[in-house]
Amino acid sequence: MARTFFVGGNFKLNGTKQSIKEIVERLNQASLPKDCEVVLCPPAPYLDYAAGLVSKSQVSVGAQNAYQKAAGAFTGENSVDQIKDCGAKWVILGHSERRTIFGEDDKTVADKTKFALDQGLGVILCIGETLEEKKAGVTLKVVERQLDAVIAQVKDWTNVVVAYEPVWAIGTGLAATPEDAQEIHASIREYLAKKLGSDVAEKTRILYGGSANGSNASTFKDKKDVDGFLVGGASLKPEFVDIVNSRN
Ligand SMILES: O=C[C@H](O)COP(=O)(O)O
Repeated sequence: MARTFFVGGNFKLNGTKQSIKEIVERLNQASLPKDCEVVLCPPAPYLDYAAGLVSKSQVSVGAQNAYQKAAGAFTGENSVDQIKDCGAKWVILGHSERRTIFGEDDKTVADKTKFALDQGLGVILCIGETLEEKKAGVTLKVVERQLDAVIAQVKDWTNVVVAYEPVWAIGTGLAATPEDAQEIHASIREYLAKKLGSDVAEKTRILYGGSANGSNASTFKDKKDVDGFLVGGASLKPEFVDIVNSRN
C-alpha cells in the first residue's frame, strides 16, 4: 500500500522569530508535492507563532517533547494540551538527545507516547543505535527493545510515525547509505508485523534521520521502506524544500 511521504523538520534548540518566519515562508511559497506531509518542530516557545504562519494544509507544526501528565507541579515541562492549544498536531518523542542528555529511558518514552496519543497528538517516535551498538552488531536488538517498550503500552499505531535515527549519523554529516537504511527499515517493518500485525506494519511510516540533506535525500527515493525523513540541521536551511521535493 502507498504510504504518504512524510518529512519532519526538527529545529532542536535553534531559531528566532525571524529565522522561523523565513523557513515557514519558504515552504508557503514553494511548490510541494501534493502527496506529502511536512511537520515543522520549532522550540516550544515558537509553536504558536510558527503554526500561525503556515498557509499550506499539508504543512503542520509539532513539538520536540511533551510531558506525560496533564498538569500540575512540573516546573519547566509542557503539556500535550498546551502544545495542542498552540496549534501543534505532532510531537517528537524518544529522540536520542532526549534519551542521552536528558536521561529518558524506554519506559519514559513509552509513557510519553501513550499519553500524547491518548490526548490526540500524532507521535514521531525516534529509535536508533549508537556507534558502539552498531559496532557490536546489536542494532536490531536495540531498536526492537525501544519498540517493545512502546508496543507494551500502545495498541493503536494509526498516529505513530517511526523515525529510525542511528545516533552515529546525527549531526555528523555521515548519513547511513540508502541500502543500509532500507535494510534496517525493512527489519523494523518486519518486527512491527510480527508484534502488531502486517496491516499495522504496512501502514506505519518509517522515516530515516541522520545527516539527511538536500543532496542525499533523493538517493533514498527508490528505497521502498524509507517513507520520508526526520531532518535536523538541514531543516533550518533553504535545502529543506529540496528534501520535501526529493521524491519528484
Ligand atoms: O531529529 C533529527 C535528527 O537528530 C537528525 O539531525 P541531523 O539531520 O542534524 O543529523
